[in-house]
Amino acid sequence: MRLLLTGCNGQVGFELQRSLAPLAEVIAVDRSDCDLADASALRALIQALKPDGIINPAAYTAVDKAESDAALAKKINVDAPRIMGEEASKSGAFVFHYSTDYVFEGVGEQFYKEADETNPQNVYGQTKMDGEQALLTACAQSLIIRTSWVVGAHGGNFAKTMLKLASERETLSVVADQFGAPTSAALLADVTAQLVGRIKHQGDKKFPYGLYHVVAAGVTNWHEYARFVIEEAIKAGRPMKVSPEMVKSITTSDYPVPAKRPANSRLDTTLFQNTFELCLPHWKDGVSHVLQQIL
Ligand SMILES: NC(=O)C1=CN([C@@H]2O[C@H](COP(=O)(O)OP(=O)(O)OC[C@H]3O[C@@H](n4cnc5c(N)ncnc54)[C@H](OP(=O)(O)O)[C@@H]3O)[C@@H](O)[C@H]2O)C=CC1
Ligand SMILES: Cc1cn([C@H]2C[C@H](O)[C@@H](COP(=O)(O)OP(=O)(O)O[C@H]3O[C@@H](C)C(=O)[C@@H](O)[C@H]3O)O2)c(=O)[nH]c1=O
Repeated sequence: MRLLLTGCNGQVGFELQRSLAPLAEVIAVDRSDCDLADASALRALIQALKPDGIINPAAYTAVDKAESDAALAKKINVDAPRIMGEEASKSGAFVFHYSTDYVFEGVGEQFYKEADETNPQNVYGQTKMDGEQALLTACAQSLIIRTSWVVGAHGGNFAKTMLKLASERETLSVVADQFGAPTSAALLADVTAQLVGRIKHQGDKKFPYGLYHVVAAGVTNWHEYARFVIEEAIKAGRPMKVSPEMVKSITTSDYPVPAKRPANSRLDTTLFQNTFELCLPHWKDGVSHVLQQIL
């Protein structure tokens, strides 16, 4: 099996290089190999490589920057997955793609199911929602993993930002009214490899393609998450100026940023767990593992 892997230096892409290696010949590309904003270069790459599958963790993920850079975010988050789907359909290949909790409005306290109405509140979320639709329309053999709050040892994320700020500053304030589940890049990569393995060994004719929520178990908020990260760092002997108790709990309105974030990012993973008979670990397990690697 030959796979084209995009975004190989991102959080999820980096872990996918590890998890997919035993299964397939993986042609891993980053921005220097193919700029996903260049539609014809992307088509040419897929046509030249003729992969059996395309795994696309590459995305425009700078949530605030996207507010003033919508055209580029659209090219990468909407047009690129559509092109991948179109090219894959022509050759009978499959596409794995990743999306976000930010497709939802995020009101209430319910766990969102896959079929629930989307209503993104920012440009990034809008482009990711449009990208889901574009890919599902273009390619019947596509699988989309909707996830949240990704954390990995390789690449940038909230946990790393907290480690940096808590070691440099005297005070730290973090919002406590946005709820979700930190999900490790390694978990997403391992889940992806499990599913690709099933396609490889059982064939893809009966494979249940579609859109699934995949997040770690449990729910937290950014404030509690920040405190957990700092607590683990102190346990590992890392000097921190801000202790967990010192992290101030604030509300969304106390932390003005260009892009509005959803208050409720709880995703229901029942469909994924029942369809694939796989269990998802608690978010603290994944975050602890990432922190062990970083620290
Ligand atoms: N991060 C998160 O918290 C969440 C992420 N997701 C989704 O999961 C997926 C993986 O996210 P994650 O690994 O965290 O993302 P990262 O931001 O860590 O990585 C994204 C990758 O995409 C690449 N990329 C961006 N623009 C281009 C371009 N024009 N051409 C080629 N490559 C490009 C980046 O390359 P470069 O390094 O050169 O910029 C980077 O390697 C994405 O689809 C994202 O939307 C979903 C929920 C939460
Ligand atoms: C750095 C910082 C952030 N915050 C708040 C801002 C925001 O509401 C929340 C998270 O901040 P960030 O900007 O790091 O996270 P953000 O980039 O919004 O993270 C999102 O990324 C995209 C790609 C996704 O798909 C989402 O699932 C989600 O992970 O924490 C504070 O309250 N204090 C701080 O010091």
